[in-house]
Amino acid sequence: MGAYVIVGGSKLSGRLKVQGSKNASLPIMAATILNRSKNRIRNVPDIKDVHVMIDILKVLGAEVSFSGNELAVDSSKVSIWEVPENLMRKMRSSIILMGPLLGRYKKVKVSYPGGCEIGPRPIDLHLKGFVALGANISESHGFIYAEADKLKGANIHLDFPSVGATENLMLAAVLAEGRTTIRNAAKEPEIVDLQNYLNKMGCHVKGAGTDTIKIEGCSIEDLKEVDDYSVIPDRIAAGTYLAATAATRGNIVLENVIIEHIEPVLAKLREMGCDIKTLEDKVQLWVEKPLRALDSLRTLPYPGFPTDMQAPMMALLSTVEGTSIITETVFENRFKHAEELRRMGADIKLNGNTAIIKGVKKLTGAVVEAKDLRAGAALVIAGLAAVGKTVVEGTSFIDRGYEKFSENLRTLGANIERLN
Ligand SMILES: CC(=O)N[C@H]1[C@@H](OP(=O)(O)OP(=O)(O)OC[C@H]2O[C@@H](n3ccc(=O)[nH]c3=O)[C@H](O)[C@@H]2O)O[C@H](CO)[C@@H](O)[C@@H]1O
Ligand SMILES: C=C(OP(=O)(O)O)C(=O)O
Repeated sequence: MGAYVIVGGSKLSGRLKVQGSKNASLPIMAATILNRSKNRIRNVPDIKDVHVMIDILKVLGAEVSFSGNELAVDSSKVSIWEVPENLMRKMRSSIILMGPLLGRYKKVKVSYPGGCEIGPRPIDLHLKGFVALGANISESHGFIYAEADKLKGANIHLDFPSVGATENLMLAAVLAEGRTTIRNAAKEPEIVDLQNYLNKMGCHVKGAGTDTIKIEGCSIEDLKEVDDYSVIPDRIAAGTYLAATAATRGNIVLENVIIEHIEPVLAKLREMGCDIKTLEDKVQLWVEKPLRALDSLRTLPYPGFPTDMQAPMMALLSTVEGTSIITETVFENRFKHAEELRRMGADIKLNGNTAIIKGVKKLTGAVVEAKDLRAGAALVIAGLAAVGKTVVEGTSFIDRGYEKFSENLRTLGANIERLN
């Protein structure tokens, strides 16, 4: 198992170009199955989940090449509608292949997806939506089989604005007969990016970014090659570097950000007393005055505060004098980092979905274990701010979502090495 070894105490400072978005790239990669043609996508992050998705696309029959953040997928020879169990289990996002495979083949077989353990993460909303589109679904021995003579547009009301369910249903409905309306849809920027990609290949999707998405189904023959598309910047990676800079009381300029997408995070950092300047696609954060605790940080679907930034913020708040309160409303079990942060001297009490954090003067280095992707990032942030040496085990989780994490932090002045 790999580990990051960090000697804390250096203030992060400098400029960094933010990677492309993991959560936008993965559904867009799944969408390439639909057009039976070539797709060229830029700004794709070189991270583990993208490589897993490439492996899956290849098994399905696609020709794929990936270099310098540019991905080329030719889906003309895709002929398989079953995703192997070992690949399904490698990440949560593998479930997003159900929609396009069902759309293209009217049948699909998958197993339950794997991924980080941050709660039960059911897929009932995805499956109910497929049933509404006319699919029959059977489950046995951990496998899910869906088939339909044809998919028919439907009115779907999601019980919760699930990101994955919204994307999966968009990906199936674009090849259904007639109009589909998804209400209480997720509004995350990654959904808008998927809509833009689908429309670029000839689909008819509108409304993404609002809670009602309308899709006019079309035939696969109408879909065409996508010769150039650039994925949006990763708002969670951007937020992570901002939180790391605040935790070390440093000064950073991030390039390649969409300010609107990171506003929910910037608002909380401003409330804490961070100095923030934005200009076009750049944001600068620096810390001049002592930071303040947050009396309420509540994770919510977009445009609320993102759950994926909850762990990095907990690490930061552990270094800020006063009492902060975090409420996690999106996932049921996303506080595993709290126990590890406590090993570093953090004062955190958990009560159901609430964490009460009393800032300490200094965190101290320790051997800790990342148990999921953002928990890993949080522990690295804590290590950067701590006195002494921290070893963060479980780099494979961090590799899922952060491109060149330790290299980037070193460029910003951090003392961090990776041991494999
Ligand atoms: C690859 C990707 O984009 N991942 C993101 C996506 O995950 P993901 O798409 O899995 O997250 P969802 O929005 O679906 O999940 C949110 C909540 O809804 C529940 N739920 C979801 C589906 C379902 O059928 N039934 C159900 O009950 C989940 O258990 C969870 O409690 O959105 C999350 C919430 O912003 C982010 O943390 C993840 O980084
Ligand atoms: C939870 C996350 O991702 P996934 O849905 O891919 O597990 C995340 O990016 O923090």
